[in-house]
Amino acid sequence: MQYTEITVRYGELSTKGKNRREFIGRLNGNVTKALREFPDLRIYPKRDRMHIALNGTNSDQVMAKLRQVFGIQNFSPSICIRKDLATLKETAVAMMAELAPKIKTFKVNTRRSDHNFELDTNQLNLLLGDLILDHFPDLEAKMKFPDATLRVEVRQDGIYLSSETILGAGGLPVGTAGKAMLMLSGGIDSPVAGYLAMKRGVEIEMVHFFSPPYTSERALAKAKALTAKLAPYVGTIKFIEVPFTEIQEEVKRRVPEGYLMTVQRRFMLRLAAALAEKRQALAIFNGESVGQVASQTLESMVAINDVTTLPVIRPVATMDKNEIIKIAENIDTFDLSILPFEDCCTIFAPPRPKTKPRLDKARFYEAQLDGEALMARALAGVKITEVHSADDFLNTDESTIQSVL
Ligand SMILES: Nc1ncnc2c1ncn2[C@@H]1O[C@H](COP(=O)(O)OP(=O)(O)OP(=O)(O)O)[C@@H](O)[C@H]1O
Repeated sequence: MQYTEITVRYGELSTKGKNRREFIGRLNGNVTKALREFPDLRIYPKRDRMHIALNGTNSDQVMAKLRQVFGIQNFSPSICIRKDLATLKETAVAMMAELAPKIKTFKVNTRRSDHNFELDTNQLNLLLGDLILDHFPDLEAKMKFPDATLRVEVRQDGIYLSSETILGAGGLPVGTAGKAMLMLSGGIDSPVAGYLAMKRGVEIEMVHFFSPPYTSERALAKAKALTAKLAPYVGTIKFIEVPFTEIQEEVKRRVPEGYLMTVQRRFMLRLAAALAEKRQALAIFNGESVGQVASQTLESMVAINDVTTLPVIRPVATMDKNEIIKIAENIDTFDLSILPFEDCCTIFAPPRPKTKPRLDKARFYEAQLDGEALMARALAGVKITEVHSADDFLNTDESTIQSVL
């Protein structure tokens, strides 16, 4: 079917009262960015919907991109026709012909903003319902929970017909909840945390710590590739790489083994907080899950969280690993996350980290280091790049992934 328009219905934002206008404006911007490769589209919000006039663009390609935009509850590809009964009947039958083999029950749902049209909504529902039953005698009309609904909208500029309602990504438009830093490792959990942050409308910038020569360029590329996987939800994401070698070496040299990890993590969080302040971000997100590993006990969180007053949000804190993996698979980050490239934390991980570190001890050991100077040098070495969804950092075709697994 050659569709002419996609009608987009908003998600939660419809209920947000006075923020509505800002939300709709932001969603409009995000949809425009997500669809920027299709120059012929015309995107315009009108009342409680957004309309995307296709002007000949392939609807399947547009819908595949649209599925990833947060703030959309659902959308329907539709056809706009002249306001003429014969054309209406012909199009309704053609649309149902595509659906009929897949369904048993249907209903017709008409809305009318042009009140001068020759038939009202009831008359149109009856006319089209009877017509469909005549053409497809195996179908049955059903008002509650039909398999399919033929939606007909009589507007001023034409009649719009649609028969499919496709679920959107839900959530809130990215950017409406402000900006935050996401601490992105190369693992499974932090990309999932980033996805969940964006789903709640938070714009994220990635902060990644790397430690050459202990970690390779490939480990860095993997973190960037993970960022590229999340970019379609927003267009582009800033990737901030922070050199961490000197801090890790210094910590290893001066801090007792049991506290190596706690003190390293304190530096990471402090650096993320410094970057947040510099870049006007309001919070830090990470991929910690309560009790998953030694650094993620509540005691550990107390000893690490101490370095900042910014909110540290842990979207996967209460999830089981299997639940996190399920999301990672859905957002297609899992295969990348399990590539066995070394991470700066694993290399400097002590064999027996304290699972219940004490805050006073962590502070004491850390005070043995010249933290300010170490932080300043790490921040001076920061490099920021803009990552797009099409960027390929690892040459990640299936065969490459398979060959390193
Ligand atoms: N090299 C790094 N750069 C940035 N953030 C990091 C780095 N290493 C760890 N983190 C942050 O600390 C969190 C906990 O890391 P840790 O290695 O303990 O756990 P993990 O369960 O392996 O998490 P992940 O699967 O996200 O790597 C990560 O989710 C991430 O937010």
